[in-house]
Amino acid sequence: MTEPIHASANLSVEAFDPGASSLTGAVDPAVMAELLSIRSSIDNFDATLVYLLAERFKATQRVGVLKAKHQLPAGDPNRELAQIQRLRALAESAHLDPAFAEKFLNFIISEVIHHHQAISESHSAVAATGVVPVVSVDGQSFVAAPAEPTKISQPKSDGGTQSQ
Ligand SMILES: C=C(O[C@@H]1C=C(C(=O)O)C=C[C@H]1O)C(=O)O
Repeated sequence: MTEPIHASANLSVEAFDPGASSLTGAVDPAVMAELLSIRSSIDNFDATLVYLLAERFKATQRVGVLKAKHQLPAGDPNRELAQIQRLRALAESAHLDPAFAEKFLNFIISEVIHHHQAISESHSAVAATGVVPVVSVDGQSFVAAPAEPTKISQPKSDGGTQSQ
């Protein structure tokens, strides 16, 4: 495959077909069986990556709220440089291409900085308009007001409210 595949919709996790392949029928069955066996490990790694990334973004969202509250800049270049140098060294010792590790971290950091800018903008909008936006951290909703982030009630599916 030379071009990335773009899926047009999310399927449920249960609908995932671990045997999906463009090679079906075109490869020796024993080779196919070995391929599928290795792929089942790849699928486990990919699932773990998603969970790890989700946890990382939860942490960086909290940093974003803290920065907005104290009017700190979204990016921190010295921190990023230190992270990249560390990750490159880790990659080297793990026999992973350091250039790839750097590209991957920069990709994530640039997304985080966009999130922080968005949090900061909605935070400033409170001061300008008095309309209080809500930010989501750890799956919980917080009022992004200039004061301490305050947990708020969320509507329950039965129409009532629950305090988080
Ligand atoms: C999360 C932060 O904000 C930004 C994003 C970073 C990251 O994703 O690790 C690191 C530095 C900042 O540019 C932070 O300052 O810690």
